[in-house]
Amino acid sequence: MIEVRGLRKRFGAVEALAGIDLHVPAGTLFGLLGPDGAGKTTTLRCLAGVLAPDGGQVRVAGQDPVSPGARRRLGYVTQPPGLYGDLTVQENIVFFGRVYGLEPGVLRERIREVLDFTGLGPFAGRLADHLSGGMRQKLALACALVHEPDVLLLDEPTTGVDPLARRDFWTLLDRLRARGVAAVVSTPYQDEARRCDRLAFLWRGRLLAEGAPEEVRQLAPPGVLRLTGAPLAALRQVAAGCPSVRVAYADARGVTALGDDPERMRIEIEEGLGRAGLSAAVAPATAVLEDALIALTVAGEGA
Ligand SMILES: Nc1ncnc2c1ncn2[C@@H]1O[C@H](COP(=O)(O)OP(=O)(O)OP(=O)(O)O)[C@@H](O)[C@H]1O
Repeated sequence: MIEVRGLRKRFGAVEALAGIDLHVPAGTLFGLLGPDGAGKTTTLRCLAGVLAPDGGQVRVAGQDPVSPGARRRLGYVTQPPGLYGDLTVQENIVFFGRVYGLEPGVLRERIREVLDFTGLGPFAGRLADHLSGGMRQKLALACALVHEPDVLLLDEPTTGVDPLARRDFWTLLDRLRARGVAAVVSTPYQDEARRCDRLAFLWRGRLLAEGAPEEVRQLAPPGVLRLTGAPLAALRQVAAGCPSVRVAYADARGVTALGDDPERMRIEIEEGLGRAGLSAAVAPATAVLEDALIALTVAGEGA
């Protein structure tokens, strides 16, 4: 459904995309990951045909994304979502339906269907500005689905949405996948990344990894140690200063140290903690997706 070869885009001195290849078959949830400025939005804009690439080839359903044929098959949820706050839920959907030139009878049927699908039926008369964050995102999805696209592009569709509403939203994406829709979705959330069939990890406009979530997770280095104790900043500093540690980062799990030789890492970290007068439990851990992404970023920086 989506084929991208050697996609390049430059903004002045910034190389936003430095030659990206993507392949997204029908019925696939494809996750775009990467830190701020990695090139996720630029990729989605090129796929949507709203931004002209400087080089490479993009095909959506076999066509150039700017062609009318491709546009009819594409739905795009932008970030922030392009909704009219002073129009009701239903009026927003009607607006998008008319943009796509749906006949009144078809539009009526489609409105009923997308309201049903997203569960927004009871809120059809509510102003978009008066919706919760999760409901606004569902409305953005409803608007993007009104013309029954088989390719869906979503730019961080659940950012700032509470965890329950995020789960709800992803249930809708699962149902679209089951109907054969190809969806490319950028997300900052690891739990959402794990729900995708395939992932691409972008960093400074380059594709550092691509594969099923489990394949990407396995790109983590063999040494993964988690330190639990306090204060986290001091523990991280000790771990990061050890020669065998490639990178150390702190999050809700504590401090994670990544490297190639877990035994050497453990010895060096425990010695470092002793010298600093700190105490922490240092235990080997199973890598999570984030460990792989952080190790890839550090390797990218050194490249
Ligand atoms: N219209 C523009 N003009 C100039 N620079 C741009 C423009 N759009 C994007 N960039 C730059 O291109 C790079 C990639 O930006 P992009 O928005 O695609 O990243 P992103 O991964 O979506 O990050 P974020 O999550 O912060 O939106 C960044 O360095 C950004 O500053």
